[in-house]
Amino acid sequence: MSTSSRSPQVAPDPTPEALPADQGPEAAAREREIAVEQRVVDGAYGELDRRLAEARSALRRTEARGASGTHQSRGERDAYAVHYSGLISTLEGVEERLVFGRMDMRADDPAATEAGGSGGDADGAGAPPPGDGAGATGAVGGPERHYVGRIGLHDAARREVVLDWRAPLARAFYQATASDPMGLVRRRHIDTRARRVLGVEDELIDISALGGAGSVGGQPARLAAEGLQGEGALLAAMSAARDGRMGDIVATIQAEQDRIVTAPGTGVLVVQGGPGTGKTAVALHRVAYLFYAERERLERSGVLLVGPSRTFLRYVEQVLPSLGETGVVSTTIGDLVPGIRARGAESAATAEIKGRAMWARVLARAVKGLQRVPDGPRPIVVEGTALELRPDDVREAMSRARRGGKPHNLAREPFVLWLLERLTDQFAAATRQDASDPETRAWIREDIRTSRDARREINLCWMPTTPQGLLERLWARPALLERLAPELTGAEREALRRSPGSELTPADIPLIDELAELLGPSDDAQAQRARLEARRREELVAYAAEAIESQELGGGIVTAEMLADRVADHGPSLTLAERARADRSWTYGHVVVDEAQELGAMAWRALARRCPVRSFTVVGDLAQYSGPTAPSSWEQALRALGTSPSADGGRSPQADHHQRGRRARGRHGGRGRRVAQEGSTPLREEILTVCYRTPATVMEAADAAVASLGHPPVYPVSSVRDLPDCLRVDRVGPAGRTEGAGGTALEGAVLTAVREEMAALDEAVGPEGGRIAVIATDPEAWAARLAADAALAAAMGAPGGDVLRSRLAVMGPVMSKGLEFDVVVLVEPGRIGRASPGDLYVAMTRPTRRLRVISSGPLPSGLTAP
Ligand SMILES: Nc1ncnc2c1ncn2[C@@H]1O[C@H](COP(=O)(O)OP(=O)(O)OP(=O)(O)O)[C@@H](O)[C@H]1O
Repeated sequence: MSTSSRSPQVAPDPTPEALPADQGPEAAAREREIAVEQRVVDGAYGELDRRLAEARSALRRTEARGASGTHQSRGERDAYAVHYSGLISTLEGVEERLVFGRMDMRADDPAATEAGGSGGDADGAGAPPPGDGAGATGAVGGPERHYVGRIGLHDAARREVVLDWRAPLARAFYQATASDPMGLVRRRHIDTRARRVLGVEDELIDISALGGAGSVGGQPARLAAEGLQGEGALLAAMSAARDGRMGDIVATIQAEQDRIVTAPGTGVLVVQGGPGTGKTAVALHRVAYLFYAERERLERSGVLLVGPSRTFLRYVEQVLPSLGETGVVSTTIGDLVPGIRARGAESAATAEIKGRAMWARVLARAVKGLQRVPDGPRPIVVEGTALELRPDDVREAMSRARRGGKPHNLAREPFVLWLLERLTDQFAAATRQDASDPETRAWIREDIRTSRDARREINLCWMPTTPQGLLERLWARPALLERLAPELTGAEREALRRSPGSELTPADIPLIDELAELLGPSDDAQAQRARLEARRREELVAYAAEAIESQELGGGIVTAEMLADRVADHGPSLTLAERARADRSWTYGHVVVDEAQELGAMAWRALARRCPVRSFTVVGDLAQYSGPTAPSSWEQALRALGTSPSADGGRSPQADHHQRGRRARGRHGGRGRRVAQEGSTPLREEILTVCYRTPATVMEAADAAVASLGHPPVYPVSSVRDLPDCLRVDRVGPAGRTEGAGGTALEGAVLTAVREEMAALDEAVGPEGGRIAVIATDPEAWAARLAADAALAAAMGAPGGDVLRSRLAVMGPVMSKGLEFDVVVLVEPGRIGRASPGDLYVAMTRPTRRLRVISSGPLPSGLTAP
C-alpha cells in the first residue's frame, strides 16, 4: 500500500488555544473588558429569565382556566396557550450565546439612533448600555453602543438591552468595512459559553473616529480587514469539532452572506454556491430574517423548508430555534403530500425521467382518458326496463361537467346527475309515467342510480380514481404508458415499469401531487376519511366514558359525547405549522429549497402550487447534481416555477455573469448579482464563492477530480483556510487480494484508516468529540464490515438509531449531501465519480479537517499522487 499526503505551506488554524497567552498590561486590559462585558451579559440573561418567568406563569394561568366555557372562550384559551408555548420555546431556544457582539457607533451617526433600528420588541432608540464601564468607551469619546444578540430585549423601562441581529441597525455589525464604516467605529465579538464571557475580539472599523488610536481603552484591536469579518471568531467556529448537528452562524455572518440573508422576500432568489459556502446556513438565517421583517404575513401563511433527506432536515433542525424561530414546516419532496409515504427507491436515471416537465401533459392526458364516450348506445336494464346510455347524451354531459372547471372526481357529480336525468326521461317514457312530477322523477332516478348496470356503464364513461391508483396503472401497464407518453423512448418506459403494489418512490410524489390537483378527492377518499372520522369519534366516546367512570365525573351532568366533543375540539390548539403540514392545499408565504439542483420540473410545479405569490429562496450548486448530467443553468432548472430563460440566445446568463465576475474579483472575492424580470416572476441570482468548510487542498483536489471527469465546476470556490496534512490518498492492490486475516486489501486499508482517524480525533478533540464518515457506494456492506470491529461498532452505535449522533457513520454519497464531518474516509472515489461526478464532488467536500481516500482502482486526477 502506498500513501501520499499533501501539506500546504500554511500555518495551522489560529484557534484561541493556539494564540499566545496575553501578558502584562494587555492581559489586564483584556480581563477588564471581559468583566465589563460579563455585567452586560448578566443583564441580558436577567432580562431573558424575567421574560421566561412571565411567559410561563401566563401559560399556567391560561391552562388553569380549564376546558369549560363557550366554544369561543375555549378557542381563545387555546390560542393563548399556543401563543405562550411558542414564546417559551423561542426564549428557551436562544439561551446559548444570547449576546455575541457589540457595536460602538460614531456619536454623530444618525443611523445609531434611527427610529425602529433595534426592531423586534424594541422601541427603537439606541439606549445607553447597561453596566457600562469607562474602560469600554475610552478614546471613542462616548459613542452609541449596541449589544447584538439572537433576539431583541428591553428592560422594564423599555431601554434596549440587546439589539436583534436582524434589526436594520445591526447590518453594520455584519457589513461595515474600513472603506464603508456605516457609522461603526468598532466591532466587538464576545465569546460566551453557558452565560460566561470567555473573551472578546475587537476590530477597528473607523480609525478616524478614534483620532488614530490603535487600541481602545487599553484593549488591543486589529484593523478591520476588507475580506473577512470577525476573523478570529470565524476561524474558531470553522475549526470546532462537529457534533452531528448544524450550528447557527449568527455571530459571524459574512458581508456577502448578510446581503443575501436580508434581501427582499419577493420573487425568486437563487443562491448558487459551491461546497461549504454557507448556502444552507444563509438560507436558514434568511428564514429567521424574513419572519422578523415580514412577521405578520409569514405568521399567518408560514414558511416551507424543503431539504434533500430526512437526515439532512434533522441535521439542520436546531438552527431556526436557536435564532428564535420555531414555526417552519420542513419536508423532503418525498414527504410533501400529507398521508403518503415514499418508501421505495430507484435509480437517479429513473427519478430524472419522472421529474420531467412533460408529465404535466401526460398526466392531464391520463385523466382525460378516464372520460370516455362509448362507440355506440350501451344497454342498461333497470327494474326489467331496457334503457340505453347514448353517446350524444354522454358527450353533452361531459361538456357540461367540464365547463365548471372542477377536477375530475368532483366534476363527475354533475356529469352523473345529467345522465341520470336523461335515463329518468327514458324510463318514464318506457313505463308511461309522468316525467314532470318531481316525486316520480326522484324515485325513478334513485332506482337507476342504484342499479348495477347503470353504475357500471356510467363509471366506464367517467371513472372515479385516486392519484395512487392511476399512477400505479401507468407504471404497471406498458401499453397504457406507451399510448399516453409517446414522448418517451422504449428504454425509458421500461425503466419506469413497476409491478402493482410496489412502494412509491420520492420521484413519484410530485406526480401524485399533480394528479391530486387534476383528480380532486375521490368518493373513495372522502368515504375513507368519513370512516376514519367515525372510528376516531367512537374511540373518543369510549375513552370519555371510561374517564367519566374512573374519575366519577358523570352524575348525569357530563356525558361521554360531551366530553368527546371537547377532546376532539382541538383545532385552534394546533400551531400554524402543524395545520399547514397536514394540508396538501396550504399555501405558504415563502418557500426555501436547499440542494435545489436535485429537483425536477414536476417537483417545482408542486412547490409553485404551494406558493402562488412565488416568494422563493432557492439554494444549491449545479456541480453537486446527483446524476449523469447536471442542468446547464438555473433558468433551465427553474423553468417550471414560472421563470423563463432570458433572451440572450447563447451562453447561460449565469455563466456569462460569472465569467465577468471572476475576472473582477480576487481570491476571497465578492458576490455576483443579477436581477432580471423574467416571465411573471422576478428572478434574482446571487453567487457565493468562499468556502468555509473544506480546507483549500481538499477543495482544489475536488475541483480537479470532477474536471478530469469532464465536469469542471462552473462556479468554483476558494477556501478560507487550509490545514496541514488534510488530504491523504491510500492506494491498495487489487480488491480481490487477501491481506492478513481474511479481508481484502481494500477492507484492511479502510479499517486501518478509520482506526487511525479515530485515534487522531481522540487526540485532537477528546474521545467523544468530532465525527467521521465513511462514504462508499455500498454503505450497508461497509457498515457490516466495520461493525465486526468492536470499537468501531461502538462508535457506530447511534443513540435512537440517529446516524448523525454516532461518532462514526457509514453512508452513500447521496446521503452525505448537505452534511459535514471532521473527517471523511472516501472509498473507491473513481467508481463514485464515473457514476456521477456531482456525487464525487459532494463526497470529497464534506470534511472540515481531513479527506482520507482509499482506492484500489484508477483515480481521477486531483487524487493521484503528486
Ligand atoms: N459566516 C460563517 N461563519 C461561521 N461558519 C460558517 C459561516 N458560513 C458558513 N459556515 C460554516 O461552513 C459550513 C458549511 O456551511 P453550509 O453547510 O451552509 O454550506 P453549503 O454551501 O450549504 O454546503 P454544501 O453545498 O457543501 O452542503 C458549516 O459548518 C457552516 O456553519
